[in-house]
Amino acid sequence: MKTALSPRLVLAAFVALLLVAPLVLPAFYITLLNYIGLYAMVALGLVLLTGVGGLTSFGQGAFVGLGAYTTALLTTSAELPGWLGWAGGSPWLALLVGLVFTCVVAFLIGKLTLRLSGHYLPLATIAWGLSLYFLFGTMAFLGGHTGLTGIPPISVFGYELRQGEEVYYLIWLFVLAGVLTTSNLLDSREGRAIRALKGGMVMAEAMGVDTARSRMVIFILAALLACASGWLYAHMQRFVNPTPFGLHIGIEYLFMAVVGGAAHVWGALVGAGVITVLKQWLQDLLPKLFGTSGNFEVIFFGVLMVLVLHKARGGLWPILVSGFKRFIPVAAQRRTVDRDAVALPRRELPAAGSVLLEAKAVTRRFGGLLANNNMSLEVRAGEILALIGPNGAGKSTMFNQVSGVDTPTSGEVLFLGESVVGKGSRTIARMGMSRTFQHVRLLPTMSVLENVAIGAHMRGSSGVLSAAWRMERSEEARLLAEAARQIERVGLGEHMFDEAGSLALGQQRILEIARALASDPCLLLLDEPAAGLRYKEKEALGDLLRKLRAEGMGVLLVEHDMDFVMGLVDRVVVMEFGEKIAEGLPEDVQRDPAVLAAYLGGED
Ligand SMILES: Nc1ncnc2c1ncn2[C@@H]1O[C@H](COP(=O)(O)OP(=O)(O)OP(=O)(O)O)[C@@H](O)[C@H]1O
Repeated sequence: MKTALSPRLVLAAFVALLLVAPLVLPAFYITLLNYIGLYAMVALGLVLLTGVGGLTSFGQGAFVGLGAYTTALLTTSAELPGWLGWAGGSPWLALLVGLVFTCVVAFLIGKLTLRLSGHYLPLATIAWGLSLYFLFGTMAFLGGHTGLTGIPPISVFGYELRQGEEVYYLIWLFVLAGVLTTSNLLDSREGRAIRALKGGMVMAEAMGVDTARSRMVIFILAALLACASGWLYAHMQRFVNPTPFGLHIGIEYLFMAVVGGAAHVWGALVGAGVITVLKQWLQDLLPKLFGTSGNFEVIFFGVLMVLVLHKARGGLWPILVSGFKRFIPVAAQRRTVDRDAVALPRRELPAAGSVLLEAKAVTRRFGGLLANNNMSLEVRAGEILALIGPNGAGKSTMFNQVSGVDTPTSGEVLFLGESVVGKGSRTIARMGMSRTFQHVRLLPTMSVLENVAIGAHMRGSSGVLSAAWRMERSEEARLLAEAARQIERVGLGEHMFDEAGSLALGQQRILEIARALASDPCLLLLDEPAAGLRYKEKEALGDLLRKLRAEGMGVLLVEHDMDFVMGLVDRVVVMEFGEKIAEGLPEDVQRDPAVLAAYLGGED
């Protein structure tokens, strides 16, 4: 049997290859590798922004330009304004200024554009990408279209990096640092929030994630990676002009990320490598083939892009990995849960019997349709209340009104005595209300453990930098231990490390309950939790809810399975055509003529 290599060993071998490359390769290839490294940094930002976060940007070239022009100006200008004088002449200080400046510009552009959705956001990135590009070319102090020359080389401990093979090491140090910090970030509390942006925004907000902040974080990080690439580029070339920072290169960066594998950090390197080498090769070959000069490679890239989108949407990285593993087995990187991690602090539950949730005369109109009409209900601590009714009665709408996903047309919703109308699901979640969804909302390619850990998001506080530099490991261990505890509590322990999308639908619903519990709520809203469960699973779910009730939690349940409801809950509210038609103990409600009429179309 072949023994599997550890991923660390594979990484070490790659780093070793990078180290010896300048010693054995001719200068031409080193220059090529330098460009690959510079492009890979920008593509890495796009992996984070587009591949993981789902925000498409065509404008990254402009951020590369910001980094390049800032350092060019600061290191060549003889007359800097007094307040900037300290940064003059030193590439390293210029990098610092460039990063801060890029951060500010990205923040302002992000504030203006990141709220846009669908195709409006990519259009906006084209708009600001073009604006910055034309600014570089028209500002006299930036040298217009001729640009700035005489940029000094970077010095490291007094040694000037003048040759390609000298700056090579610095470029690849930056690339590896970028890959490492991005991988660290994605494997953290902040990273889970970022990975939820693509397709899981409503769920993430309901779990207390500030999705607008996460969008801003990846936008700024992608801009900073581009800025660092621009800084290195300027000092490698020793001159800058606007040409390499235009929209066409912005599109090329996106090509690199997509071709390499936009959802994988290493895909950025593969994409940058493949596109750069192909471009070089085609620029030599195609004019000879066609007998005339021209940018024929652009047509080739267009075709390549269409092929990738059709045949390998995940890009080349996953294909390379599976091909590599066929010849050289690599051990899977398995997560472990630290059972000894200190338990997270728990919320003190309100006294049993005290009112948790109070909806008063809630009305919700959709145009002419009254989905909820004058609905009132109350849920107390240590009680399970079922909200039932035929299809289309308005139960889910009511659920959305009390959980902040939607705002009532009129009426009042009080949670723990405080009005929550218009507060938004994130704020309400932080107050102690957690929910599951009628149509399961989870992140199918993430593990069960990571999905449930999103529920615990608001119980942690570590930020982006501590995640990128692995300084939040003790908090992360506590969050994962809490997630693992909840997974075992709901009976999904054996699936802890499986992909959430591989679970049966019933198990996915149970996963949602574990995720809601991980937020340590005092009120749990469950939308059809028993749908798709087998008999034994329903029994286990019933036992779990009874246990939660005994602990003092309040539960509001929307459910169609009457056997499940009637044997479990304390009280029932029945809806029909948006209105409450009955309320009371399960045994009384079952005999209510109005309820029988609603369900059976009339009494026998
Ligand atoms: N966003 C919306 N826009 C317009 N109409 C809506 C919207 N949401 C719900 N409705 C309508 O409101 C009514 C109540 O829908 P709701 O989903 O709340 O019922 P329900 O009791 O949860 O049904 P089910 O048991 O089938 O899930 C339906 O007629 C539905 O079509």
